[in-house]
Amino acid sequence: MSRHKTLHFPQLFLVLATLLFMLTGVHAQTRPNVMILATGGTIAGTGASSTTTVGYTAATVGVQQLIAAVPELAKVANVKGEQVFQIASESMTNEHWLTLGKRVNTLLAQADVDGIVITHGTDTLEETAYFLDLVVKSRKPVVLVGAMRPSTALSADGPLNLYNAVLVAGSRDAAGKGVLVALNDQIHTARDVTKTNTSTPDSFRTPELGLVGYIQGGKAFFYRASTRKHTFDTEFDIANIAALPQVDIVYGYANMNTVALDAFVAAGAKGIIHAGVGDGSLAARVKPALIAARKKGTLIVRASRVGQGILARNGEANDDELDFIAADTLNPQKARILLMLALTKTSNTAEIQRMFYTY
Ligand SMILES: NC(=O)C[C@H](N)C(=O)O
Repeated sequence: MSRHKTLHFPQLFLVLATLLFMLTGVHAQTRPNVMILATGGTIAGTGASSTTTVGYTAATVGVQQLIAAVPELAKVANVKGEQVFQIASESMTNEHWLTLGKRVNTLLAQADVDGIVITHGTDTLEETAYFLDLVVKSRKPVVLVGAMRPSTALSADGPLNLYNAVLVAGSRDAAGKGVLVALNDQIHTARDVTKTNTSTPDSFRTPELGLVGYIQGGKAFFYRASTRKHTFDTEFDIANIAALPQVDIVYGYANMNTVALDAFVAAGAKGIIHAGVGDGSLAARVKPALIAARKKGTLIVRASRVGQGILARNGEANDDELDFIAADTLNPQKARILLMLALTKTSNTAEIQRMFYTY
């Protein structure tokens, strides 16, 4: 009788099955648990043909289909999908933001969630990202991702963007860096990224201050981090907020008048962002209307339509005397978000100016 006891099939099967379970089980435990929250956008869009890259329909593909289109996701993370909304992001509202922000905080408080990816339209992606940067109460990675081409297009950018976003959300190096935006193999901060092109895949840039990292070869590489407060460090809390204060933006241009400004104030805007020309300059015929609005209790933030550089307090206007707030380097659409959240805590201009120098 051979000294080696031969294994009969049932025992052999049991040994192999146990080994397989151990390998996949252990491996699954080492893979991060990443939630994918889908909101719509072009990443979920479909076009009439493979060459349709404009004039397609956004927000038609569901989250499970987005995940199924990238089977490689299963190799880098344990992903689960949740369809929070299904909209083109030009239709994003404050109510959507509050729902999304509360859902993100609930999920991140769970021990079995290591990071979150949010698929989103690119039109307002930078705004949702910054809103979350100010209200998420966690160090865990939150990564927003979109696409400039619909899922049906030749060289659709969505699938690889989604794969990369999940890599970043599952990366320990991404923790504590605030809400991030990952498209086109690049990683940007929510505070400083902006959409710079109407249609090309390299649309998301961080002018002057620069991106914070890359995704290459299935790994996230970071080179810098924001110096401003965010997420775990935020003083803003939306847990018990049902609605955000109304803040509107007036756009500066040659021959500007006060029709829009007056209408916003009459409609009860609690704050106005003046997206001025240059360094936030105030046209002679608009300045009195801004002063009058301030006297009625509307907060006024001087921002710039230029998109880069510091908007200096007491530069093109005497903010101390006018009791206005300077937007620092925030673009008008992000200044609006910070002012809305600031108004949930205070209407004191000095306090709000501190917030603009903090976040
Ligand atoms: N590329 C895109 O996602 C554009 C689309 N209009 C959106 O923002 O939903």
